Amino acid sequence: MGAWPRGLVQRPSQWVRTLSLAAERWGLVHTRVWSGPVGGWKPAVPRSSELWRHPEQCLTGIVLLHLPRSAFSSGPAMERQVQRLRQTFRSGRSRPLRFRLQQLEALRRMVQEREKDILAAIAADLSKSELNAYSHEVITILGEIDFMLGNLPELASARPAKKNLLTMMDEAYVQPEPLGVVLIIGAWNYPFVLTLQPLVGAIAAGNAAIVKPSELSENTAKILAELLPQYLDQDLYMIVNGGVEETTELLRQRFDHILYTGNTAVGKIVMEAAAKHLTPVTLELGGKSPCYIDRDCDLDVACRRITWGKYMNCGQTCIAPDYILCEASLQDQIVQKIKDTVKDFYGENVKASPDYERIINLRHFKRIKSLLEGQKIAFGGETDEATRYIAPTILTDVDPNSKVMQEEIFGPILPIVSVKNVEEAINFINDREKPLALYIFSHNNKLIKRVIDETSSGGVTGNDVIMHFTVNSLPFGGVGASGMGAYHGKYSFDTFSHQRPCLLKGLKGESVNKLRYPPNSESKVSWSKFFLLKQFNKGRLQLLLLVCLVAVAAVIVKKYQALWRGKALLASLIVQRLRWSSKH
Ligand SMILES: NC(=O)c1ccc[n+]([C@@H]2O[C@H](COP(=O)([O-])OP(=O)(O)OC[C@H]3O[C@@H](n4cnc5c(N)ncnc54)[C@H](O)[C@@H]3O)[C@@H](O)[C@H]2O)c1
Ligand SMILES: CC(C)=CCC/C(C)=C/CC/C(C)=C/C=O
Repeated sequence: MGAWPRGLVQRPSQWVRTLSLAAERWGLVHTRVWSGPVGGWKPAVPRSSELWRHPEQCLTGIVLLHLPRSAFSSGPAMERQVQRLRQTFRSGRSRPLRFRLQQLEALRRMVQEREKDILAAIAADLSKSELNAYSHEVITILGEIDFMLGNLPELASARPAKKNLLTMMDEAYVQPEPLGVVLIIGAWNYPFVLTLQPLVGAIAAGNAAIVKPSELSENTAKILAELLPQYLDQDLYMIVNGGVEETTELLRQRFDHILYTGNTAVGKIVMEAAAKHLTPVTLELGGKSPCYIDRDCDLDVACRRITWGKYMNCGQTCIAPDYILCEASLQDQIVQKIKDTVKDFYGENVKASPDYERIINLRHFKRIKSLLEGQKIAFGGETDEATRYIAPTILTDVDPNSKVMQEEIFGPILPIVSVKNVEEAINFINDREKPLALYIFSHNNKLIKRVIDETSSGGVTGNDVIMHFTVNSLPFGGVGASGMGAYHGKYSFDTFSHQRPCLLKGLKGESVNKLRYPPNSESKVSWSKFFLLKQFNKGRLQLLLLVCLVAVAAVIVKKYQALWRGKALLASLIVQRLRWSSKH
């Protein structure tokens, strides 16, 4: 049983099992169950198993292990956990396609069977209705799992590669292979989707994974810690819950890839820690995503879509439109139309709407509230610290140098900054860090394409907001300060895979290989240029032609030789026959 400390209870009664589960829920202990004959214990029995539910019926016995949390977060304990996952990965268990599909199906079963608990946890974390929890998060995960189940055989198969003249007789292909043990650090604002969507990719690509949900969305973190071990292979996929201390300890370990979602400051800490092991990273960060509204536009539609994307999840969406850029003459109309839409969406009393969420914690509440200081509030602005409510708010005539324009808002405040025209909007965007998303509203498609061509951002949606996130054939990720790497669908699979180039040669053909063996010579270099760069000089071309002619001649000769041989045989038979006839 290795180095595990024990709090041994053989065949625990119902109340011991209930108490230990409660203690684990409260974060006091971690519980592990071992079963099997003495001397041959098997670790990790899923909670859903008969053994856990009815240990009295189990002939082999059962042991409960209660470990203090620190037993999991201390350096050596964390190292042991990573080691345990690595060992299973090395055994090859996660590689077969059938195993990956089975784990993805188990994950889907978990989401379907435990939907109520999952929705309740998300709803509690973000003061969100369960309906919104379903459409913002659960639906995306189910869609991603379905995509992987449908496409995994193709994604995981080897792709033939183009060959050159020197390798035309060989086999060349790209074989995606899993990276190993990966670390996924999720964010709190969409705590289910931003934690599990990367996990779907990691499993699909055949990796082992440690998942660290955000401690700020503690209910979702707890339900994930309870459910994942019941459905997934515990020796390959593991949840670590905790805060800065646990994340710091995790980051000291060696991983084969880290995918982190969250703020830029922590993103830098993650990258620095990863660099020590040369671990590649995908950083899903944030930034101020601009939204340009052109004069030639249906403002009713634009404002309805912007209102939806800005105020959903109380503005705590990494790809929410952060601010609006438009000509000064549009400002008042935009304010009025967004005001009207807020009323349509959330009613007269936004506070009472089941569709309007709250700010995650007091620190973020105070930070967002402070952004209102000194601003012209054209709409909203009400706040309530006790419930961490901040009303849908619009700021007008905003100075580009003000605080609200210096940091990502990540809350329900929408500043409008006026620009003279599209050139000025483009310059405004290019003068700042590359954003995670960019939105352009216009009837004029050429203008939309021009803004895309002359700026850079993680992703773009024209004439809408957020929606590029929902298309899993598009890579989702940032660029520059908004992050690096991407995921979703095929891109998740690729992110968690190594594209391994394979060239399989035979042991014949040494005459051609002589070209690359020492001693080198002008002639060999010239032949190499011919084979690899297809550089033909006149003499070589003539020679090639000659070789081709000789080859063609050889084929013809071979063919006719057979014919001639046949004819000769016939002739000799006739001669023999004639001789025989003349004799008799
Ligand atoms: N690109 C995306 O998909 C995406 C998604 C969600 C959020 N975001 C971005 O995340 C930001 C807000 O969310 P947030 O949760 O990062 O902010 P936050 O500051 O509220 O969260 C802090 C998190 O960082 C961790 N942390 C703090 N100090 C740490 C340290 N020294 N070492 C390790 N971990 C440490 C904490 O444990 C906690 O989980 C926004 O910029 C948003 O755009 C991006
Ligand atoms: C289109 C619907 C119904 C939902 C979109 C879900 C959504 C807003 C996801 C955002 C996830 C994300 C990248 C958050 C970043 O913070």
